[in-house]
Amino acid sequence: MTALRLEGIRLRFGGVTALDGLGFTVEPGTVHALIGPNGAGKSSCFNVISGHYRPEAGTVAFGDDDLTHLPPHEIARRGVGRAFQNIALSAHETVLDNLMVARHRLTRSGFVATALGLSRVRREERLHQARVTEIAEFAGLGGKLDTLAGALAYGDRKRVELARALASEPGIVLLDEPAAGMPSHEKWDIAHLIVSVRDALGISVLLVEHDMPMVMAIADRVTVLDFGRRIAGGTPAEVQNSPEVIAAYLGSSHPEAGAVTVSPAREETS
Ligand SMILES: Nc1ncnc2c1ncn2[C@@H]1O[C@H](COP(=O)(O)OP(=O)(O)OP(=O)(O)O)[C@@H](O)[C@H]1O
Repeated sequence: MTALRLEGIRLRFGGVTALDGLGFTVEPGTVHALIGPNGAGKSSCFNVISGHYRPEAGTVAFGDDDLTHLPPHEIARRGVGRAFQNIALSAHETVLDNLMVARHRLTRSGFVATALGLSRVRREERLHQARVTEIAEFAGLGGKLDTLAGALAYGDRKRVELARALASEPGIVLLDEPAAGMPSHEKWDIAHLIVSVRDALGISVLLVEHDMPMVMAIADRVTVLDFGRRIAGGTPAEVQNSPEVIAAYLGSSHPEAGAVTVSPAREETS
């Protein structure tokens, strides 16, 4: 099991400092939420971890691997999966095909062998399909493998996005607002799915989510950002009582402002 560590991350866009000496650790086997008001730097942080943005200072490490200057596909190869907020599936391909593409980093057969249809290639392909089918069932997509991604309801597309991140067998997944736009009952289904990613698959989860009751119910640890800095961190109960956090949210125009001060019952997640 591997920890994800960020230290001293600084990222600027012209005159805007998006991340300002940011550091935190996602302990192995935990659900870790990254929260903060609009513009706090959450997406920028995800983009730095996944290699889409390059910080001007600081380091990102996953276990012994320094990810800081690697391109996105190399970071994915080292076990950091990501599900995007704006679902980026191939609408004209089936769920199975969307998941198989994501599994590509694990396939060993080269292009020529694949084109020749060698039996080893076919055997390998069958093994990958079997595993992808298991992952799809785990994500609640059983029976939908042959459906075109574009024909799925919104909630199922969010599930495919999550399953796609799992298909590359990561050690940690970054989930960017997995419950955004979902009705309440589907939102809690996704919350339970995230908890079982941790418990059944042993994969750590780093989560950006604006839904505070959900965050407070499922997160083991919470890191709070404001103006690109870490202003608090700890258990959900600890951050809810932090004066810095309350001040940051009360000063925010975001609709969740104030929600961080309510105390939803923490679900038993183990
Ligand atoms: N590509 C970019 N170009 C210029 N400025 C950017 C860019 N991306 C982010 N920023 C700025 O960096 C700061 C952090 O933005 P970021 O999107 O990371 O915050 P966030 O916490 O994800 O916000 P939200 O909750 O609204 O998604 C903001 O001031 C934002 O305007």
